Amino acid sequence: MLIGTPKEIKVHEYRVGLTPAGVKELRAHGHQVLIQSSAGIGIGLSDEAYRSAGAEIVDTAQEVFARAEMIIKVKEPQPIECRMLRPGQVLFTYLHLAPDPEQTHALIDSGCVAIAYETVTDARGGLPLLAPMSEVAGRMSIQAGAHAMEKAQGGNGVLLGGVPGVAPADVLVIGGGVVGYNAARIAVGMGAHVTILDRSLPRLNYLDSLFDGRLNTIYSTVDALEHYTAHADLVIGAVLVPGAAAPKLVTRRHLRAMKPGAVVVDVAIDQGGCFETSRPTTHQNPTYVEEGVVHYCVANMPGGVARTSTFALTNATMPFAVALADKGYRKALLDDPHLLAGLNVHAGRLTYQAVAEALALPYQPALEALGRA
Ligand SMILES: NC(=O)C1=CN([C@@H]2O[C@H](COP(=O)(O)OP(=O)(O)OC[C@H]3O[C@@H](n4cnc5c(N)ncnc54)[C@H](O)[C@@H]3O)[C@@H](O)[C@H]2O)C=CC1
Ligand SMILES: CC(=O)C(=O)O
Ligand SMILES: [Mg+2]
Repeated sequence: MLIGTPKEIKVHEYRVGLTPAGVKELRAHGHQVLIQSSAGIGIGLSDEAYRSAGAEIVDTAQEVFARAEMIIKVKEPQPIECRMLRPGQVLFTYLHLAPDPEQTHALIDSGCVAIAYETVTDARGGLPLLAPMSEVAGRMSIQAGAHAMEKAQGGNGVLLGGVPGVAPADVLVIGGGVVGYNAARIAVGMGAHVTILDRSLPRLNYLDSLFDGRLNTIYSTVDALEHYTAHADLVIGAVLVPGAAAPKLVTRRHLRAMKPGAVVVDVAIDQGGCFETSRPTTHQNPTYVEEGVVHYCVANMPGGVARTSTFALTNATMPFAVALADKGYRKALLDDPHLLAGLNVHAGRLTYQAVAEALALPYQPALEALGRA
């Protein structure tokens, strides 16, 4: 198969969909790879490194999209990229369609086969292609939040870990999955007083056993949300219902009851965000203030540590990329129900139910779309 990776074009996005090692792997399986010139330059992966691994370097994204049978990327295709997709072409990348009707319509109209990293599943009920970036974003959320708590950033001037004789910050993490666990781990490590809310008791049980008393685990109710947001210096939004729009758990009314200068980091912003007052921001302009509360809502947080993130992401995507290339998308999807769960759009039809529900669009089950229902 001819596989192509363009340079990412989202603001301050330096991750890249394939590393030179990934190129070498695909070449070893007999495939050809096109890489757009300077795709990896921002993280020290030179064109020469890709060339040595066996890639053909091409000058423009247009050429990558025009020639490749499968596009491997990181972020959701931007409008100019959507216009370059064609019927039958495979797109393997993050999509986050539920909060993004414009992209959804563009992918449907393109006729492409769009497989979303974030909805591919594994045998343990996890999301193996979201998890590495959730690990990164969870860890980053605390450093971003601690920075935003500084006075010069509009924050309340509280030091996360406190000092002897002065109390540490109160950190609230809403959603105790991969992002939530990693946020809690860093916040606890920095000496903050950390509470985590989740609606899954088995998950709270697991977190409690991991942290051995250094983490306050609370079952998520409206009452708990009200109480803990009002007392927090930093709130991390980390809930997920796979593929679906994030529930707006923290309302404007909750925000008005928060401390002035408190900070919210809405990691769930890529699924629309779990604070009523969230809107996506960029690494260039990451925060804004609403109701006296600093909001950090960067939708591609791992792009800020693009070198670490690229290796973490491509470690996870590579086996699936190889399966898609070796077998062709149809057989790869039919052979593996976990990869099939990633199919969001096929030949003009939306094939992921939670996305269809969020956008009130018609839906065709993935197997039916592939002619196997
Ligand atoms: N902004 C960014 O750059 C990035 C954003 N993300 C996003 O972070 C979010 C979280 O991802 P993961 O931690 O991997 O998901 P996950 O599935 O591991 O964890 C989500 C947790 O939320 C809990 N939850 C769901 N609904 C809830 C509710 N109503 N109340 C309380 N808890 C609830 C679930 O029980 C689960 O434990 C996702 O939207 C993901 O796309 C992930 C990576 C980067
Ligand atoms: C998960 C995601 O949206 C990101 O890594 O940018
Ligand atoms: Mg997005």
